[in-house]
Formats: sequence, C-alpha cells, structure tokens
Amino acid sequence: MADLFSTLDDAEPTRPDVAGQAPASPQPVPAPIPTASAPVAHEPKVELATHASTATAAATGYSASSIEVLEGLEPVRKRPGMYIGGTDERALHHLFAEVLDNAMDEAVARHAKLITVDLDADGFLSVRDDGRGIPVDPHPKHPGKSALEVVMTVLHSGGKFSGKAYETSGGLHGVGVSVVNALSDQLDVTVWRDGFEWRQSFSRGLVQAPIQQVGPSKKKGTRIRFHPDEQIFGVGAAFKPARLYRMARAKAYLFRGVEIKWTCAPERITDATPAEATLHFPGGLADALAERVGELETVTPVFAGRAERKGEAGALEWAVTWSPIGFGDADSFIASYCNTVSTPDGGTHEAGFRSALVKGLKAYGELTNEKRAAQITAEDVIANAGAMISVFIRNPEFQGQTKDRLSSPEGQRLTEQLLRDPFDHWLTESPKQANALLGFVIDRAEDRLRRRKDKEVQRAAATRKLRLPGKLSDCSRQSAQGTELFIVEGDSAGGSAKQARDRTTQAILPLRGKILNIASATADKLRQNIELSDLALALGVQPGSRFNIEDLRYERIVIMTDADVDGAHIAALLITFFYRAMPETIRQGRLFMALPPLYRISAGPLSEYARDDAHRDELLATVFKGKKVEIGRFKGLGEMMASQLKETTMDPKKRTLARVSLPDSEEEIEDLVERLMGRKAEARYQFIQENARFAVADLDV
Ligand SMILES: Nc1ncnc2c1ncn2[C@@H]1O[C@H](COP(=O)(O)OP(=O)(O)OP(=O)(O)O)[C@@H](O)[C@H]1O
Ligand SMILES: [Mg+2]
Ligand SMILES: [Mg+2]
Repeated sequence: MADLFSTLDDAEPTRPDVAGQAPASPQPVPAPIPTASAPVAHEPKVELATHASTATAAATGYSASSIEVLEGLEPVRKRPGMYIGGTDERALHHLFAEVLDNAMDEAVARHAKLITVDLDADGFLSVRDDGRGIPVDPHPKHPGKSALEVVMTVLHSGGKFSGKAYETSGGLHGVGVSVVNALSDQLDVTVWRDGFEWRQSFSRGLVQAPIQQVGPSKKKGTRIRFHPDEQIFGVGAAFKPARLYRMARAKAYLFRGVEIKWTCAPERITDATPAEATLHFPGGLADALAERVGELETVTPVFAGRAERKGEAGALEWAVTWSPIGFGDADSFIASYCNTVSTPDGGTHEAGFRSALVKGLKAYGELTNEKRAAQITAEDVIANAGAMISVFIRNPEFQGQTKDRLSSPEGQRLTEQLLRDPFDHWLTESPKQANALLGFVIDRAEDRLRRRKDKEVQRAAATRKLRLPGKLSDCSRQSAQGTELFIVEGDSAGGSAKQARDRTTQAILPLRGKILNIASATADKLRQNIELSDLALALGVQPGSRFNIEDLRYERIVIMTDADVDGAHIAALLITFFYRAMPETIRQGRLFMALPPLYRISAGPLSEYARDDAHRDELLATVFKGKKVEIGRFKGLGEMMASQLKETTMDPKKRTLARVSLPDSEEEIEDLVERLMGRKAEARYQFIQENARFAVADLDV
C-alpha cells in the first residue's frame, strides 16, 4: 500500500500543494523521493500500481477500460438531459428554441429580416432565415470538412465566442444546433451564400453525404429542416403547433426588426392555432403586455420603454403594470429574456429590475414626504406586478444549455442602470399615477407587515395557552365571535385558501389525504388519527363524551373540499366525524359546507361561476344564451387563484355556504350514515354520485 501511495504522489510531481503536504521531518527516507528525472526509481512502482489496479479490477470489474470517452455527438444522444433538460415535451420543443435562437441572432445582428417557420404534415419543422448563411468553406482546423459540417457535428463549435461575427447573441456555447442535429432522425440544412445554394443532410448526428453545391442562387440565408428522433423522445412524440406558435410569437415581440412568417399543415392543428400568420410587432413589449393584460383594470397605465447603453453594446426594453386582482392565471408574473432567449427561471436581469423599481419608489416617497415608503421591499413591488423585460448584453452567462436562468452580474447592473432614470421620470411626470402606485405598493407592504405580526401573535398565543397544530393558520381575532375555521383538503388548496382568506376572522386547517373512515373505526383508532386529533386541537375541543361546545374556538366550522367525487368523499367522512364525535356542532348549526364552483363560463368580458352541471346549463340557457362561450372546469381548489377562491367561495359577502343539518328521525340519520360511511363502498359511491351536493346540506347562509 505504501508503495502505491508514493506512486500516486509521483504521478503529480508538479503539484506544489501535494509536495508541501509530504510528511513533515524527521523523514528517515529509505530511498530518495523519486522525481521525473529518476526513472529507475519510478519504473518498478508504476508496475506495482498496474498490478494493484488489475487486482482490484478483477474483484470489481471496474478498471481503466470502464472509463469511456464519448466521441462526437454521442454524449448528446446518451445524456440528452444535460443539453435539453430532459426528453419530455418541454425538451422536445427546446429543439425549436435552439434553431429559432440562431435565426434570431442573425436578425438581431441586422443580417436577417425575415424568419419563416413551417411545420409540415409529416412533422418536419423548418426554420429559415435570410441572414448570412452558415459558412460552407473548408474549415481550417478540420481538414476535409466544411464549416457547416463542423457546426453541425462538433460540440462547442460556433461563431459566437469572440463577439466579432455577433455582438449580443443568444447563442454562446456553440452547442445548440449540433444538439438538434444529434437528436433528429433526419436533418437537412440548406445554405444560400456567395451566389450558390448548398445542401447537406444528417441522421442522428451522422453525415449522410458530403456537402453538395446544388446550383447558383441569388438568395441568402439558412434553412434547417428537421424531424425529432422517436428513439429519444418516444414513439409518437411530435411538435405541438400551439406551443411552436406561442414561442415564435413571443420571439417576434422581442425584436421589432424581424418578421416571422408562420405556416403549419392544417391537419396538425387541433385547436385555435392559425395555419398561417405574419408576426411582426413594432410596438414591442408594450404591445405584448397590453395584450396579456387585456381589459383588466390596472393601478396605472403600462410603464414601458427602451434604453440603450451609450458607447457599448447593451440595451433594455421593459413593460410593467400592476393589477389588484392578479392576471388571470397568476397574481403576478415576470416574463424575462436575455438576447431574445426566454429565461423562465429569472436571474440577474430580474433582480436588477426589481431593485430599480424599489429604489425608484422609495426615492419618490422621500421626495413627496411619504414616510411609509421606507418599508417597501421588492416583494411588495412585485406582488401584483405583470412585467416583461428584455435585455441585450454581450457574453451573457446562463445556467445550462437550456438557458433558463441568466447569471451574468452584468444583467443586474445594466437593467438597474438603464431603468432607474426612466422610472424616476415616469413617476415625477405624473404625480397622479405615481401616487396611485406608491399607495398601492405601501398597502402591500403593510399587508406583509401585518401578516408577520399576526404570525408572531399566533405563535405567542399558541405557546401561552393551547397547543395548536402546526399547519393551522389561525385567524387573528381572539374571541370566537364572527370567526370561521376552514377545513381544507390538501396542502395546495390550503395555500390558496390562506391567500384568499380574511386574516382577522378566517382560519385555515389543511388536512392531508383521506381521513380515517370513522363509521367503522374504533375509538382508539380515532384518537390515533393525527389529522383528526389535529382538527380537535384546532377547534379547542375534546371529541366524545368530554366535548363542550363552549370550548369551540370558532363560531363556524366550514368544510371546503374539491367539487368532485373525491372531495365529496372527504366531506362525507368529516361530516360523519362531527356527527359521531361532536354532534352538538351540527345540532347547533355550526357546521357548514363551502360550495366552490366547478365551472367558470365566460364570453368576452362577461364571466360567471357555476356550482355544478345543472347550474352551468342554467347559466348557458339564460345569461349566456346565444353567446360564444368558453367553459373552464376547475380540477380542484388548489387550481383556483386566490382571488377567484375568495370571490366565489370564501368572501362572506359573496359566497354561499350550506349548513349541515340532520334529518328528523334517528332512523333516517343512521340510514344516511350507513350509506355514506358504511363498508359498502359501492353504495357510497353511488350515493355520492347521485347526491354530489349532499342531502344533508340544505340551508344557505
Ligand atoms: N441561422 C444561422 N445563420 C448563420 N449562422 C448560423 C445559423 N445557425 C447557426 N449558425 C452558426 O453556427 C454556430 C453554431 O450554432 P449553435 O447553435 O450550435 O451554437 P451557438 O449558437 O454558437 O451557441 P448555443 O449553443 O448557445 O446555441 C453559430 O455560432 C453560428 O456561427
Ligand atoms: Mg445557437
Ligand atoms: Mg455546434
């Protein structure tokens, strides 16, 4: 062993740190420490090492021959995840992003004006631009190969490393199109350049034939036509026109100097995606945001603009607005881009954006003597903002090849720098909108501070007297009067409910999974059920004989589950639990069911929620009669936005609750419980389906 170690030291004679860490003196070295110039001492040891590793190899099957070096594009096919983030639908569409990014780089460098995207009937996707065309002359470092072939088959080959051929490009690794090539069962490149048309074809990254000069041509540009490999993406994997169209459209908004022509074989389209479209948006991000915001009422008009750095490359375009009720499917959003590459995970440019907004608002607060502005944080500014930002910088750094997050510090510096002045101007220019925005953001800050305080009070209260379950989000009011506990199915619905509630009077307790089937459970089992004992804790009562309605910590108990069969089952279990363990809650009319809607029906600006199929049909026949409607079905509470949940189900001013009541005779009750809870799953399922809204729930509040 000792010999082996010294051999390892020998192997790195140039590493000073290793030499420095050699055992301290005194060193009774039997032989001189071998160096590179002492081959005699060296040799036998190398042999020994070989010997030793062979012995290990025999035992483990792991030796030098186990270490593979993947050649050419093999690594891409072996580990696609590293290059395109997986092999799922998102990864598949990333192939399009790579090819489109390259065409867009040509456009942003002002060499191309027109990009054509076409998905044909056979599932081949073509992206063509009228730029300079990928160079086709022989590559100096790869004899016998054209630059085109090198670009297509060699990783880390490209014209975007030096900044000479492109100034601010989305491409930077020299990997993108070669990865697309590796993962396509067929890929054909056509280049028009220097008076000729050239072609070359590949399959799974391998050249099918040498580059071919097809004939003279006056055109210029590049076309990449490819078909994703089913061996990689799975049989039947295919591009989704809607997704491609959305990506192309988003791209066109990012550079007004480009026009994207979209065509798609009609037989591939299954939704409202157009078969043909010309995408050209001189209004840029301001238009993109206006379209996304639509008719929503906003706190201020859209704040949008563009700025460039003087003297060196670097530009910013932005558009932002604030909506008190969120933006359809989210309370806030930022769509960010760097060099036209979408960065869904954000990064430094978003940080710079937030920081410019916070600093600007705080400065404006100081200017107008609004002291409360001092407490604003980025969280408050962004909480209800809808924003789009696009930066152009030199040599950006992203995380990974899919470029989901921008990591160059330059992103923050540039964004903050270029946004500060215009934002300050915008604020001071129109005090009316500035004050509206500042007031709105201060409200958010105060909400946040109140929440924090609530939490502290809650915690203090919990340690002072009762032991409350950790997942309970209690309301801040101490007395029971006017308060409600919402028992919610699952953590995600719990999250939405927490956002949607009125913190003063509404408490939320999420329950996980299906609770125990009470009707058939023994008393012991019942006590052991954590979800149920948490529920009793939250209510402040003891189930069973020691129950005292005076202990109830809330005026109302509201069961809020999804409007589906599973939700109905959970609700049935809970009602039975209350009936068995604390029937007084029902007798005194303190137990309720929330009635979340199942559908959202809209036609233009008009929208209504429907509780169930019957309600939906009724609305369609009345309010929406003769209108072209869109019907959305909520899969669960967790899917609803906080604002929707509040409006439809939780806000005492707008919601409907159903009070749980008991049938008159004991007999009927037992029959109902037996049907709902008994061991006969069949009977229960049928009953719940027939009575999805519950026979026991009958009274509106
Ligand atoms: N449409 C095009 N027009 C002109 N040149 C192109 C085009 N597409 C690719 N190229 C050339 O091929 C090179 C390699 O493209 P590839 O997508 O593999 O890498 P990249 O764009 O440099 O970096 P990234 O891996 O970040 O995309 C580019 O740098 C560019 O020089
Ligand atoms: Mg590229
Ligand atoms: Mg390459």
